[in-house]
Amino acid sequence: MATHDIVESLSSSNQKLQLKDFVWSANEWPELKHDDFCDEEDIPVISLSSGEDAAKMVAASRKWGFFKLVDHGVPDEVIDDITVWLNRFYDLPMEQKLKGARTGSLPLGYSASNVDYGGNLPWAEILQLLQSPQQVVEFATRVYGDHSHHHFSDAMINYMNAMEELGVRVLAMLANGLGLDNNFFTRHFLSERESTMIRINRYPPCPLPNRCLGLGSHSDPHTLTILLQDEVGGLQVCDDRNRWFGIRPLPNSFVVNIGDTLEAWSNGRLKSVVHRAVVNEERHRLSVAYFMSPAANTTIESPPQLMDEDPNKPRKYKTFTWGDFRNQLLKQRRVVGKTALHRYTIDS
Ligand SMILES: O=C(O)CCC(=O)C(=O)O
Ligand SMILES: [Fe+2]
Repeated sequence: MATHDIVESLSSSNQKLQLKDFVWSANEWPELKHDDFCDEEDIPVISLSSGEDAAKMVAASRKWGFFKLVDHGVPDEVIDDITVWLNRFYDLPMEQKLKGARTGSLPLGYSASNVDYGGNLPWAEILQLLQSPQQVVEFATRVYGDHSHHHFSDAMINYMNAMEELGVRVLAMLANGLGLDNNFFTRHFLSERESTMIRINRYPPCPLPNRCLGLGSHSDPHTLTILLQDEVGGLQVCDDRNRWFGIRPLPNSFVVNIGDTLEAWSNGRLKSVVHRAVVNEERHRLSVAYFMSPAANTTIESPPQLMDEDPNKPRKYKTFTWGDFRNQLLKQRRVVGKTALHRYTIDS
């Protein structure tokens, strides 16, 4: 495939994109392939069933910012259903998917590739929805019509409910492992559930995987991310020596990672770590990221128990509200690497 060829899988009829539009700047080209894994360097696996200690979860979040969660209690059928319906959605003809495209009245929805990005276009189809049953039904009705949207809507709403329950458990364990009350974080979450967002990425097969990226290096600005990924592989994380490593897909697990807001809230005890998604030539890959967020007016300030010893600088971050941070992010078109939280860093 030549670089001026049209990329049909990511083009709508009024916007034809060519392969060259997706070639990234050379400093971003991935050296590791989607299935390059190394068992010496992979993130810890944490089981929820063994009553495994919260301390282990905190240790993983402190060192890696990431862990794999097994024995999580989310029923297989909830995961199977969402996987099937999302893949069927992405398999629809482009014109039908675009019925659910982002618009003024549906600011979240489907997008093939975001041309507003300018260069470094992600090799991905993306669907973003809030944790709002009404918005899910509105989106699905546009795409499937009044009579046929239920399969999609039900699968999505059940999945979001399961993620909320799991996320609350994880946040309670993290609080406990940090020596805080179990509800220190979670008490801010259930009053404004539509603060939380889901983002579904599907990366089509790519003829130039060593020059393109599904998603460039970034940290997640939210509190906690729970990621479901299929068996293909492509998630890579940057370690504390600035080296990339691949996360080997593990059946029946979720990948959990700490977002910027939780890093600030925990005074840097929990780390928000930069990651990216690489693509491959043969297979499409699905990943479903559930980004938990508290009510917009929640004050993000680390508690006295987590202050540092230095009396001149007990806290690493200024106090802010999640709503402020979110507004700042909306103004910024794109976050590259881990830059979003810097605006709140207290200089030494
Ligand atoms: O596709 C992946 O594995 C990563 C997705 C991700 O990092 C995101 O959506 O923020
Ligand atoms: Fe991410």
